[in-house]
Order: sequence, then C-alpha cells, then structure tokens
Amino acid sequence: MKVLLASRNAKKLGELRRILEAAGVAGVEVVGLADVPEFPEAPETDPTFEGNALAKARDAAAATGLPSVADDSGIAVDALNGMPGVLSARWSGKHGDDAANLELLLGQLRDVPDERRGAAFVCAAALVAPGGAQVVVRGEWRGEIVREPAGANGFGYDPIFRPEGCAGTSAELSPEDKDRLSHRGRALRLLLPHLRELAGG
Ligand SMILES: O=P(O)(O)OP(=O)(O)OP(=O)(O)OC[C@H]1O[C@@H](n2cnc3c(O)ncnc32)[C@H](O)[C@@H]1O
Ligand SMILES: [Mg+2]
Repeated sequence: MKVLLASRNAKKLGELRRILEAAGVAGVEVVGLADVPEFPEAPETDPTFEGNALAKARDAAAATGLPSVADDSGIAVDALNGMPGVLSARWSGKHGDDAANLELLLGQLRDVPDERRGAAFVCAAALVAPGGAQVVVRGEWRGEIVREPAGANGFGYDPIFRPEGCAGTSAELSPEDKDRLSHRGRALRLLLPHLRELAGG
C-alpha cells in the first residue's frame, strides 16, 4: 500500500519520511507530493492543529486517491498565550521564512525573563483513507525559548528551542535524537497502529 506524506515543507517531509521508514510498517511504501500529480494547496484556516492536519490529509487523499498523512505543527509559547501556534509557518508574514519567523519571535520575547520562557512544539498528525476513514493524533515536546540561536540541524524554530532535559537546542540534536524525542516522532508513533490496520496487518 502506498501512503502519501502530504507536506510541502522539504525539511518536515524529510522528518516524516525518516520516522515512518525507521518504524518500518510492513506493506507500506511512503511517497511524497513530488511523486503524485500536482494539486493546489488549500489555505490552513482552522484555529487548531488537528483541524488543519485533517484538512491537509483530506485534500491529499481526495486529489490522489491515496491514503494520506499530513502534519500541522508549530511552536506554542507560554508567555504569548500559545502563539505563534497554528501561525508558526507565517509568523513574520512570510510563509516558510524560518529566519524571519525566528528573529521576530526572539524579539517579542526579549523582555521575558528566563523563568517564563516555557514553550512547546506541537504536532497534530492526521491519516485519511480515500474511503473517508480518518484519525488525528497529537504529540507535544516541552522546552524553553533560548536567547541566541544555536545549532544547524532541523528547521524552523529548532535553533531557539531547548527541549526539557537537553543541554542545547533541538537544532543541536542529531536527526535520530530529534526523532526519538520530538513532537513529530511522538505523534507519528501514535499513528503507526492505524497505518498497520489500514495496510491490512
Ligand atoms: O503545511 P506543510 O506543507 O506541511 O508545511 P508548513 O511548513 O507550512 O507546515 P505547517 O503549516 O505545519 O507549519 C509548521 C511550522 O511550525 C514550525 N515547526 C514545526 N515543527 C517544527 C520542528 O520540528 N522544528 C522547528 N520548527 C517547527 C516551522 O516554522 C514550520 O514551518
Ligand atoms: Mg503549512
């Protein structure tokens, strides 16, 4: 059974693919949007990660006829009442400009003291079958926002997020360690039983 990973973010897609391939679900072949005919990206208008993840997976399944997995994710900062949240990819106004998004967030938190810099990465992962069956799960990863970017791995806000229990930022973790600890790793592992069921075993 082919499963489509419906993300237009190359770095995120790499993580999704790595996590699913490492899990090695029998009978599942992972494909990306580059492997299927193009279809337009719907705007992500839901106020929740779950709603957007389901919408992306539903669109992909409807357009391709393939069981589809989508992730809607972001960083929720305590001192900002959970923002940027679902707006994380376009916080600075420019969709997917990781450097601008991260610089804006750092500036907004300049006067927030160390003990109030808590945050969480959140990932909702949805699986939608062409027949309409759907499931959505959530993974979270607690940590805090540091004051200076550090590290070159990962993407997005990784250089300014220090996970709980880690000495450095998530951009300083190896890909394997990030997958083991991250919101995305947690969410996708919750999806595995549903993928196995869909694959018929
Ligand atoms: O919607 P798709 O096509 O999958 O790609 P996207 O980049 O627009 O993805 P989202 O709408 O889910 O927005 C997620 C944003 O949250 C941030 N983010 C999510 N997971 C992250 C991670 O593991 N590390 C760092 N930043 C992350 C990053 O800025 C992403 O662009
Ligand atoms: Mg998006």
